[in-house]
Amino acid sequence: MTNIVLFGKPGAGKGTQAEFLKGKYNLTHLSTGDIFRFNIKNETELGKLAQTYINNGGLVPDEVTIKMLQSEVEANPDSAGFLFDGFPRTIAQAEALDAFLATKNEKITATVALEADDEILVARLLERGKTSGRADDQDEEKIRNRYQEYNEKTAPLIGFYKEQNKFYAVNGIGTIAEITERLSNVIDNL
Ligand SMILES: Nc1ncnc2c1ncn2[C@@H]1O[C@H](COP(=O)(O)OP(=O)(O)O)[C@@H](O)[C@H]1O
Repeated sequence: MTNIVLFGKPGAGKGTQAEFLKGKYNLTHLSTGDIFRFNIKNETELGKLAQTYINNGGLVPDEVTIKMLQSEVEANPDSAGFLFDGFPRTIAQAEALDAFLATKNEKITATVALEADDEILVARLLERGKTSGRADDQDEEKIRNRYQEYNEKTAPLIGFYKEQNKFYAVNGIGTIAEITERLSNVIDNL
C-alpha cells in the first residue's frame, strides 16, 4: 500500500493536486475539509458539530476528526492506498494515524508538502471565496486565523515527519501541471 500525506498551508493547492494524483497512483482521496463540508451541507450531527469551528477558521477537535478519518479508511477496505488531504493537522492526529495504520500493518509512506508564501495564499483564498461559497474563504480575519492555527498546530508536523525521514517538499508556485510533475517526481522515487 502507498499512503501519502499531502501537506501544505490553507490554499496551497492540495485539493487541486489530489484530483490528479489519485487517478495517477490509484489512491483513495480522503479530504477532511471536503468530508466536513459534505456533512455540513447535509446537516448531519457531525456537520453541526464541525460547522462553528470551520466557519471561524479554527480546527475541529482532534477526537472528532480522528474518529471520522478512521471510519473513512474502514469504509475502503480494498483500497490500494490513501491520499490524505488536510489530515493530519496536529501532532495528536499524526500519532493517532500512525497507531491506527499499524493495527492494519500499514504505515505512512511519505508526506509531500506544497510550499508557498502566506501572502500569495491569502490572496488565492480571497479569490476562491468569491465563487466557492465557503464562509471561511470570505473574511480576511478568518483566513488569518487559519494561518495562525496552521503555524501553531500543523507546522510542528514537518519536524514529526522529518524525524521519520518521510518529509518531502516541492515548490507550490507554478502551473497546475508543473506542480503535478514535481509531486510525481517525488512519489515515483519513493
Ligand atoms: N484534520 C483536521 N483537523 C481539524 N479540523 C480540520 C481538519 N481538516 C479540516 N478541518 C476543518 O475544515 C476546514 C477546511 O479544511 P480544508 O478544506 O482542508 O481547508 P484549507 O483550504 O484551509 O486547506 C479547516 O479550516 C478546519 O476547520
